[in-house]
Amino acid sequence: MKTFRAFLRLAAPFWIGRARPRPWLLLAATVACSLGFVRVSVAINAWNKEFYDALAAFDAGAIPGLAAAYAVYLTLAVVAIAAGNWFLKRLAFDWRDWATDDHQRRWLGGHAHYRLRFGDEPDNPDQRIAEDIALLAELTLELFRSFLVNVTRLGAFVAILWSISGTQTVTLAGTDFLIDGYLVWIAVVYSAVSTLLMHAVGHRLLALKIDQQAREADYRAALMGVRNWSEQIAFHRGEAAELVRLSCRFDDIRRNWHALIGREFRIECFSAAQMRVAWFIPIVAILPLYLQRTITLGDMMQAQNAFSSVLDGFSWVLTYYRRIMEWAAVVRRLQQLNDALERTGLPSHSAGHGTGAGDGGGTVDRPFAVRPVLCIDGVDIVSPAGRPLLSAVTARFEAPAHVRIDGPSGCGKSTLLRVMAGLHPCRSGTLSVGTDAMFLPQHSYLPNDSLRAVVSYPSERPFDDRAIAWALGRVGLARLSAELDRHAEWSTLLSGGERQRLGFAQLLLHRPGTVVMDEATSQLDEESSIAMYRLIRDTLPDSLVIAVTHQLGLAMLFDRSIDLRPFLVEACGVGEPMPCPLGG
Ligand SMILES: Nc1ncnc2c1ncn2[C@@H]1O[C@H](COP(=O)(O)OP(=O)(O)OP(=O)(O)O)[C@@H](O)[C@H]1O
Repeated sequence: MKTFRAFLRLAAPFWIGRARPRPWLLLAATVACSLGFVRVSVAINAWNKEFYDALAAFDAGAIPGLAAAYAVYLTLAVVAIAAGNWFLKRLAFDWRDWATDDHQRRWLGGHAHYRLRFGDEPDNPDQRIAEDIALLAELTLELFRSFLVNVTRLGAFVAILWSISGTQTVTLAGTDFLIDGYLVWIAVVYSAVSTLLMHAVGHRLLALKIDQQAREADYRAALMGVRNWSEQIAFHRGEAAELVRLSCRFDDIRRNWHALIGREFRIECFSAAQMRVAWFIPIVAILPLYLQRTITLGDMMQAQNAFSSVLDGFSWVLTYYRRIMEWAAVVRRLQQLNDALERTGLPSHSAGHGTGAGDGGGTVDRPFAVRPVLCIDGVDIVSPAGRPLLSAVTARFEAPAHVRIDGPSGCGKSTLLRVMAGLHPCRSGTLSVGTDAMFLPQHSYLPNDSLRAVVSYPSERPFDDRAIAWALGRVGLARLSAELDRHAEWSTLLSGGERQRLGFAQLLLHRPGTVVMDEATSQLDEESSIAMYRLIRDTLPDSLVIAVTHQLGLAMLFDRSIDLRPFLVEACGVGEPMPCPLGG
């Protein structure tokens, strides 16, 4: 029930939250094909009786007509199945398309992708978005269609089976009972018992399926980690350690997989036996009537066919048990992601926060209505783990100014910048920073894209080629101007210093009123670092530049500074000397 409620919450926005009728039309077409298929099945069932009666009566003249009728039914069945599948696939993709877009937006909006990392993040959100959404759409529609077909066939064939069964006398403890439609009752009892037994055998499958998906995703993430950090691993000769880590992850997969196939083995044994028994039951049950010549051979074959359909209807849960478990696992995983996304609200300091960064709405090239200002008023800052770092930080700077944030290592300088960016909440106080503030981290992010898009990042539209060439020239990367069309993994092709220069080229193009830099020149030599800061001073003379830097040679480039030492909650930096437990 909990899973079903979670499913309704996931599905409702697609099905009822939109005005477009297309999903409903596709669903109607799918339903029409399914019902058409059931109608053809009923006709084939009646055809069965005629065919076997004709065989029993050696009526050769009836065979050509029956063969022609069968060919028509066959054609109709094929059309109903193929068209139904086509509509179903279109609908499943429409659903996936919409839900992927919705999840992408919510995952990227308000920096949720970043904040989730510090909360109770559900594992591997990427896998949930890339795979679970597709599975949700496909499995739901597949289960819906099979349920519809089975229930409709059940309705159609119960009547046939009931009429063939007639009224039979059963003697129990010396008393005669008249039972109507006894074959139907056999089907009901058999499928109810089978379903209960199946649930007893397979109910642990759900948890194992959820675990399996998580373990697989963890392993993939570990492989990706090796790929992303391959150079560092190679420098450290860390391959052996990586092998241990990967093997550990794979051990998790192996352990869960053993438990999973053990459970599936039991389910398969049970369902294979159940299917074989189900084939015999109608024959055994109806044979006495045939031997008494109460019914014809055609009736018997029709009854067997109808019994299978009725049994399928009653045993829908049983037949689709594994698929239902898979579906439930997918619903739970997506619901966990959605709950986590809902929990990530905007930071509590938003009262005075004006970056618009919380919802990714910071825009560029916007003229200023007012002069850029950084205003920090009584702000308390805690680490992502919740440890108090700085208390009652207060400062105010107005453009044009170059401000250096100073303080010992680990005191919370980068965390303060994260608060400015709206990535991290502060406990109390207010903080406001210019509406178009642009942040330059120590490790520039260079997406795998054309160089034009990389230099223009985070703008969605690339800048003019001439402007890009000018910016690249100013930061000492003129040689790259000829490669603007090239798509490459720029983060591995460029040196650390070149990546930082590219960050400065982005600044020159976007011309923000407020620039916030965190060790943005740490990988450049001092001369180049000074040149980069001077470049910003010359090209953005009216901007407010706030920077964290450990490079002492740059201190003279700043006209203001904020020292965080007076705001420290506890001492940090280099610790007291202690005897080394390893000796020496
Ligand atoms: N993701 C995290 N989870 C838990 N604690 C964190 C996380 N990131 C940083 N911290 C802790 O928060 C404190 C402040 O970190 P921060 O990066 O702001 O320091 P910093 O002053 O910029 O340091 P440095 O000058 O060495 O770069 C540190 O003690 C750090 O260990």
